[in-house]
Amino acid sequence: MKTKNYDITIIGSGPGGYRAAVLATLRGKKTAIIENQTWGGTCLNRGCVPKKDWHETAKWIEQSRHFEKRGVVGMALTGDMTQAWQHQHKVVETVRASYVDYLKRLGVHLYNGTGCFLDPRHIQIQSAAGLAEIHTETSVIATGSVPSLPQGITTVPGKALTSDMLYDDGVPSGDRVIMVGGGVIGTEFAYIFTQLGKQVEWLTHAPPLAHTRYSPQAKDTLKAALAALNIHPQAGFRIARIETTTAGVTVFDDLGKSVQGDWLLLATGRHAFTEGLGLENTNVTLDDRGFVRTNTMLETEEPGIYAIGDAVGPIMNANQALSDAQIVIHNLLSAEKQERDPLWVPELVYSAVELARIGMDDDAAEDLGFEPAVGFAAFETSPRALGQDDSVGFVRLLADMDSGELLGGEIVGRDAGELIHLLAGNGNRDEALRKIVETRVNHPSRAEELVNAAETLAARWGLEERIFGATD
Ligand SMILES: Cc1cc2nc3c(=O)[nH]c(=O)nc-3n(C[C@H](O)[C@H](O)[C@H](O)COP(=O)(O)OP(=O)(O)OC[C@H]3O[C@@H](n4cnc5c(N)ncnc54)[C@H](O)[C@@H]3O)c2cc1C
Ligand SMILES: NC(=O)c1ccc[n+]([C@@H]2O[C@H](COP(=O)([O-])OP(=O)(O)OC[C@H]3O[C@@H](n4cnc5c(N)ncnc54)[C@H](O)[C@@H]3O)[C@@H](O)[C@H]2O)c1
Repeated sequence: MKTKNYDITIIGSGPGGYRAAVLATLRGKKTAIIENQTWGGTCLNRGCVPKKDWHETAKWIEQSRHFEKRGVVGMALTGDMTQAWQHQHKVVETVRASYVDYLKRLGVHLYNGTGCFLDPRHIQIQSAAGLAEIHTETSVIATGSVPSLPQGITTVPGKALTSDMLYDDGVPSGDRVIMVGGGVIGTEFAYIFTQLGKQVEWLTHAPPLAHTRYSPQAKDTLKAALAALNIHPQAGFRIARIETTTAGVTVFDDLGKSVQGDWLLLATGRHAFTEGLGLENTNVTLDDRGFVRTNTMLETEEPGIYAIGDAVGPIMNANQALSDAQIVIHNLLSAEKQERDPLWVPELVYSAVELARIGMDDDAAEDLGFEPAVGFAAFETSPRALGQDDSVGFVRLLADMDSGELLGGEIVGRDAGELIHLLAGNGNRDEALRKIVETRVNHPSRAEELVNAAETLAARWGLEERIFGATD
């Protein structure tokens, strides 16, 4: 068997692996990427991309309730989840084909198969075609994550599924869906499924998003938006056991309560996936939660092997995986090293309202000795939001009371996922609020509320000079 040589080999083609492969090749490195499922990883095939496709459809259905008063008459829109599945599937296939095409055009060597370290510089690739072996100077572990199930619970195709199974296998028959989990997936899917025509029994242990850094005001806004659509989480339910029959599924908690439905979606977390990677043939180690142990520059304990994205955790989103890929490729090619700073990577939730946040929350700012000044602007009087019949939400900025440095920000409402980029620039955060108030805006737009929030903050907390500049 002839061994091929690479400068950089990436295992896993999710957003982390794909981005690392693109950046390494654009910067002149001979690069290989290995994938044992569908190209594009969780995010493209079973996560962000199909989920956002569905979220868009859900929003249309929700907004169609305003159509008549807007002068759009003669339509009664309802959701069809099976057709919605077909739609996301086409989008995903199109994106996947373009990803693979781009990688090939760049000259990345693509391997379909499972990568396994034989030693720190040799990787075996096992595929239907047989075994191959490559030599590589450096490698990036980008193997992502898989769903976690509570103890004693197993999946049953068509009856008790994870989000991976839902996107891989299609929508089971039956409209009565039980959803377990009050994390990000539960919070997003409870909304999406309901708009797509399902009757959802949403069982959560803690209140939705309890373990996230969104402000109480953001969580309250979300709760009210969900309640307005008659979506109510049933908190205090810890799933202990399930029974499935051809007719459906019954879910039991540890106090003996039971709920029946046609099928069940288990959204009870995810964990890093490193099985079969041959880490025992390297010095790479895992922490006690199963994440690959790295330093802040994403170097593992084995020189020359890096790890990124969900495999490193603990924050598991595509934005973090993309940011990690940039850091690793930069550090591989530059003497000046960059460090991971998860705080300044945007986090999003796409539910009955969009929630976006970046930077510190109030508690973290105070713990670090800052005195947070808050700037607030609501969308309820935004001409753009009112014209869209979608004026729920706000912009909330946090700055240091002495210096005016931007400490963090939160945007709740339509397009929050786009607007958050105005706070995510890598520039000097001392100057961030001044840059916002100096931005030449499009009117009417939602972005204007960021300017309003920054101006409010300046005026309320005596930071006019820092934020508007000195007056003569
Ligand atoms: C339902 C859902 C919705 C989501 N929505 C969002 C969202 O809106 N925004 C957001 O930012 N994040 C979202 N996420 C999270 C996001 O999908 C993940 O954080 C992201 O995909 C992680 O990227 P990654 O590159 O680390 O790994 P992954 O995308 O998980 O990719 C890892 C790849 O490695 C492959 N692999 C594993 N082991 C091997 C091996 N030994 N050899 C070869 N290949 C291997 C796997 O098959 C997989 O394709 C969502 C997740 C889910 C489940
Ligand atoms: N927009 C995004 O960025 C996005 C979207 C979806 C998923 N993701 C990521 O994917 C990962 C998986 O999402 P998730 O929502 O499954 O995980 P999560 O960790 O956000 O939430 C898991 C939920 O399951 C609950 N749970 C666990 N065991 C339970 C039990 N026995 N009974 C009842 N409830 C139980 C927990 O209380 C928690 O609410 C997360 O890291 C998430 O951040 C990100």
